[in-house]
Amino acid sequence: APANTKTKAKVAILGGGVSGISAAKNLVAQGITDFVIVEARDELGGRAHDIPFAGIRVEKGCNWVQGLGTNPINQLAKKWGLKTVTDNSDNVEFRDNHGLINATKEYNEFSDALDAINDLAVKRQKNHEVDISARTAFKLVGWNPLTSVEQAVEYYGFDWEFAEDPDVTSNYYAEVNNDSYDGNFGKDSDGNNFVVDQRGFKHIFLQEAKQFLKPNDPRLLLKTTVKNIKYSDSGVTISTKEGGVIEADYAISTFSIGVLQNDDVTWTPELPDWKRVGLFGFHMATYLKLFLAWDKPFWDINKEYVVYADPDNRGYYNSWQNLIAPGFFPQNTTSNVFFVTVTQDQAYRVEALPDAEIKKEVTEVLSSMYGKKVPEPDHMYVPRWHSDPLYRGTYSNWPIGELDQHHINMKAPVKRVWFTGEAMSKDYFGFLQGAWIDGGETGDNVAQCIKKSCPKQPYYPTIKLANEKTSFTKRQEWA
Ligand SMILES: Cc1cc2nc3c(=O)[nH]c(=O)nc-3n(C[C@H](O)[C@H](O)[C@H](O)COP(=O)(O)OP(=O)(O)OC[C@H]3O[C@@H](n4cnc5c(N)ncnc54)[C@H](O)[C@@H]3O)c2cc1C
Repeated sequence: APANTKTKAKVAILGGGVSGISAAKNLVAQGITDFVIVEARDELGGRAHDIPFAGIRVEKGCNWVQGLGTNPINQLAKKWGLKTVTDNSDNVEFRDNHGLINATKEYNEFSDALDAINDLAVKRQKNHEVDISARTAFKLVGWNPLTSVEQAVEYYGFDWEFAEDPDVTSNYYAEVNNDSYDGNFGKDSDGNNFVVDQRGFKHIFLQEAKQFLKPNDPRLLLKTTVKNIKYSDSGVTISTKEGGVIEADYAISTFSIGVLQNDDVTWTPELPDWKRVGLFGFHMATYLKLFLAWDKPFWDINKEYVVYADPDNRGYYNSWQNLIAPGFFPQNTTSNVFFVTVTQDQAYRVEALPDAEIKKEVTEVLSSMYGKKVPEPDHMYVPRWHSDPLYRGTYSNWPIGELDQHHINMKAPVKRVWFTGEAMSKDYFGFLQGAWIDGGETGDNVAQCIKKSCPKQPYYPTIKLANEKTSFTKRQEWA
């Protein structure tokens, strides 16, 4: 809403990412066309966001279609002819601070351990046992990484996917998440396709939006930042940073849980505690792709991945990706992209550094990895998702300690406000399909609210200890 204007709609969709587009699509399919999409940025797509870098367009956000077969993202990619490459994470070499190393033994041991903890999760779930951390599970199956090479291999196989370490990650839900893309999407669904389309990953979502939004559609409110959401049993009033007001019968929040965990958007009244406990307990992880490019490659251009084992610091500039590997981008058209991903604490640390310092660090690391003087990168781009008030991280990870009931509460509607977004999907949190499927279902539910009555959604006002006999002893005070 432009400054000082008042907009009215039946439904206000808050956020124009993948889940917001999907919610709108389903509202329209149900005959509800009186909606607005409220988006702070100047374009749709949210975390599907490509940027110009070193002469090509690279994906600052999501990059893989993860899970093929009937995965709706795979279906959309096919429908709109999205250009992808099947990557191979086994096409990898390992290096430490002296050069190339052989880590085949560690790599195979870790792969077996990962399979074993997934089997363990299934077995424990069948037996109704409580959740444990992925770290506890790894130790149970005999994987206990002590050397820097074992730690580097684990980081590449675990943290590089979940964006957090096994110590904080739930064993059950790491397994659900793992299985959700090779289990639920039918025949030949196993696999990941890396998007290299120069129209950007977001192209497929923008094409979908174009089917129901006209050019300059007044229902699309870009550059409009939600500041406060006032809600009751009869409606929702949204105030924006630009000074506008939107009045709606229902609102659908698609904000990331990173946003919901902070005060970038405020609620009147405050969201109830049962809801906030669920939200605050979940994790918004950070997966920082540090984009780097050189005019001339110094690395093996036939290897897709390089893993670095730092002698002292687990995860330090660990997972490298070569974008001029055969089938990806052509070599030396303008510049050659070889970039590194860091997560969690490493990501927060890098994000907080000035660019010049990051450049110095990566040049030093590469020089030790390759045992020769590597020049400074000719181009560098540092995405700062963790400190961005529109995201506060990259995608969610299910931590140890969050129960099913917490997650149900996190997603449950509060009066006239419904909640969707990647994190709200129990099966596909973290992935685009989570955002797309959950957004669509939320659109359907809100359409029912308008047409008939709202479908009942469960929530747990209090979540009790599993063992009711457990009691706390008040801590002894000492004089
Ligand atoms: C670096 C990175 C790598 C990823 N890799 C993959 C991958 O390879 N494969 C995969 O499947 N998934 C991946 N993901 C996850 C995937 O991108 C997300 O699951 C999905 O895009 C989330 O969509 P969403 O609609 O739930 O949230 P969002 O895209 O966050 O949509 C919410 C929207 O709300 C807007 N907004 C926020 N605050 C306000 C406000 N106050 N006022 C108005 N608007 C606001 C935001 O700008 C945003 O557009 C990755 C994500 C990132 C960031």
